[in-house]
Amino acid sequence: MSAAKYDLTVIGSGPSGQRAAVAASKMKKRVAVVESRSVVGGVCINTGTIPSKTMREAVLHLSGYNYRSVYGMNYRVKEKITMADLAFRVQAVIKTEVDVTEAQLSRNGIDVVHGIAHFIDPTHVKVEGPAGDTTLESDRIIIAVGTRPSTSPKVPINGRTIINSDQVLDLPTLPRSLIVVGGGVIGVEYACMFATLGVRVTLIEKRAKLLEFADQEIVEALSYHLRDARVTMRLGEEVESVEELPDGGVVANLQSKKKVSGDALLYAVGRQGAVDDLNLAATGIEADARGRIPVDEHYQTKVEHIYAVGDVVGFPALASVSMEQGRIAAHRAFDDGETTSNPSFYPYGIYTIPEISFIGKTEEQLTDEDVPYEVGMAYYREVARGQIRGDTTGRLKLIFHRDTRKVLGVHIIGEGASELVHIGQAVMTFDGTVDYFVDTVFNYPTLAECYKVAAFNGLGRMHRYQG
Ligand SMILES: Cc1cc2nc3c(=O)[nH]c(=O)nc-3n(C[C@H](O)[C@H](O)[C@H](O)COP(=O)(O)OP(=O)(O)OC[C@H]3O[C@@H](n4cnc5c(N)ncnc54)[C@H](O)[C@@H]3O)c2cc1C
Ligand SMILES: NC(=O)c1ccc[n+]([C@@H]2O[C@H](COP(=O)([O-])OP(=O)(O)OC[C@H]3O[C@@H](n4cnc5c(N)ncnc54)[C@H](O)[C@@H]3O)[C@@H](O)[C@H]2O)c1
Repeated sequence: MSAAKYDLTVIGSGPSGQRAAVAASKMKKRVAVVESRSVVGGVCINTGTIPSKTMREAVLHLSGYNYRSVYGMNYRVKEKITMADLAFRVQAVIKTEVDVTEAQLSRNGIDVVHGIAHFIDPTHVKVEGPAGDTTLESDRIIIAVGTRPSTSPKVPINGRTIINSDQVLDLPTLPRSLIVVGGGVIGVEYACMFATLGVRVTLIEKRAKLLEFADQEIVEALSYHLRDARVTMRLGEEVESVEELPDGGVVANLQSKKKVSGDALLYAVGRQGAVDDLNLAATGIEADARGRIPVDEHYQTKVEHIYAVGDVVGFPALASVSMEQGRIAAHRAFDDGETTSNPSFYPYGIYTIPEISFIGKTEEQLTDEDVPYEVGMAYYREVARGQIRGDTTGRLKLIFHRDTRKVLGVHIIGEGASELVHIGQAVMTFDGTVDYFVDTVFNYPTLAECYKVAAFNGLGRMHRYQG
């Protein structure tokens, strides 16, 4: 068979595939990226992270949310907000991000081949593209195909009133009421956005708690905000099926025999690895029932020269972590041994309203592990910047070891949480103690001062117990 030869073929051009390709090219390898969409960037740029975060920015601005506590509950930048208002910036941001990615790939001499990739055998990939078929032969292959929304035969997605998370911005009009099925990150983020716009949201989650991997005190604080925004939470309830109503509305039938009706429904119950087109059988690799490919800590599959990275390998399924996995896999694939990366210092940013961010252990994990810890809490209202900005409900929670004083976790809810967390991340990465925050001068007035307040608070509690 005649084939174009590469040192590395990367299947998928999302964050994990891009970073893998660029890292290999920096090692002077000949690299091809195969992408089935007409543009690069994956779910991250085209349908997931970037569109949802751009929409969130529009929601915050147009609804006046950030300034309601300063100028009053009726403060608005725009009175009647439409779906077109929310989508206004999205295409421009997507286009810029696609351009930036394309430029980066071409600057690094990486060939982008458009089409659907599937394995012919463990070293050959056939690409069925708009311009015909191509075969690529490669010493190493990195699978970076990401995920697609999970579906159910009992939930008839129609793209208008019953939608998945790829279709939010296609809603023809802003619904008056919205049912969100799934209290994972996607469900909770969109529930917050629509509730902030005044839509009556019902959030249905089959588990007893939302966002189980986050610190539960922070999740409780979020639940307070959700209720305040008139979100009805139905926890411990499973949606069995969904129907369209003759009047154009929708109804969700719960396993408990209850019915919940609304103008529209967002089905966000998780995502499935996009492995169906790959013909993995030709390699001997098997994905699990959720389409996830098993890998070791270096993202190597059971076939030595094939790696898998990003969402297709499962938790945490974040763009940030996917990029790092791509970089690590590329270095490992070429035995360069250059990467040092510690997953315990990967942060989590959840763009709810208000946003949540954390790093390290939660109180629940430390309690399970019998680690003696102390907590220091700072409320945004205690620092001048919190008052100036009008965010008086935000809080920063610092967790440190009672004996070594090492910082074990930082959990934040409030404006700027996803930026603020990186201060704690740096201290943790350099093995720092709570004393760093006591001895450091922060700009005034800033939200970063919360670290100092939390440190004093935690040390105060500890000394009180010690007498
Ligand atoms: C609504 C939403 C919001 C999100 N928000 C955030 C956030 O705020 N922060 C964050 O860190 N993460 C967020 N994420 C998660 C983030 O988008 C993913 O973690 C990230 O995109 C995963 O990157 P990836 O490289 O694994 O795959 P993807 O970005 O999914 O890209 C995979 C690419 O592979 C291509 N492909 C698939 N199969 C083939 C094939 N056979 N041949 C050729 N090409 C193929 C696909 O077309 C796609 O372009 C969000 C996700 C969603 C859905
Ligand atoms: N800010 C961010 O970092 C960000 C934002 C959005 C998405 N993401 C990533 O995207 C991925 C997918 O997110 P997701 O929220 O779709 O998936 P998820 O798996 O995190 O959550 C799905 C939720 O739906 C619930 N559920 C499943 N079936 C149900 C049913 N029939 N009725 C009621 N509840 C049901 C599950 O219990 C679960 O809590 C996540 O892994 C996440 O990391 C990240």
